[in-house]
Amino acid sequence: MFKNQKKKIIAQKATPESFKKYGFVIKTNNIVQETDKSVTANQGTAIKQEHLGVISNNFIADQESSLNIHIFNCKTRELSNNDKSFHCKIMEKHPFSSQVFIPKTNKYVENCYLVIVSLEEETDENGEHVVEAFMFDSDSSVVYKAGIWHSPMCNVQPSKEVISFIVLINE
Ligand SMILES: NC(=O)N[C@@H](O)C(=O)O
Repeated sequence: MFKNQKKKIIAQKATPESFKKYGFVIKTNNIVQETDKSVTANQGTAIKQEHLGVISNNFIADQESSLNIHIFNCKTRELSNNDKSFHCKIMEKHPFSSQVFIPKTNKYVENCYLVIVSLEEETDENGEHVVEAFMFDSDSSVVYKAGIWHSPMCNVQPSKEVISFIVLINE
């Protein structure tokens, strides 16, 4: 899988539509205005945005698993000086669970972290696996569907500050 693929990939902006075959993009600061179609909660004191994503648990019945909460404090990744590219050397996947990364930064950062993904079965005309790259802002969380190949999290924010991600995964 991914042997010696040297293709340079231009990252695209992550949106729920552009990312949907790999998982979900959940923007966490778009405080919606109340409309007649809003779903309210908490005795009308909250507007609920429903079903923005799913955390699937594909462990078989006799495999004990739990939905665990971790924090990944991600340091920034080295980017090449000339074209600010990132050399992805590792891809991983979680066959039995979605994985959610919810970033916490001190302020809004555009193009904050890089997500590199691939479907197990998608190859191009040369038989190479199709790999796509997505740029996420700091107000967006990423949900990887179970079985999606992805690079370990890439914090690429210019300030080089660590980003703490709350991570949810069944394991
Ligand atoms: N995605 C990422 O950064 N790492 C996780 O997949 C992990 O479980 O290490």
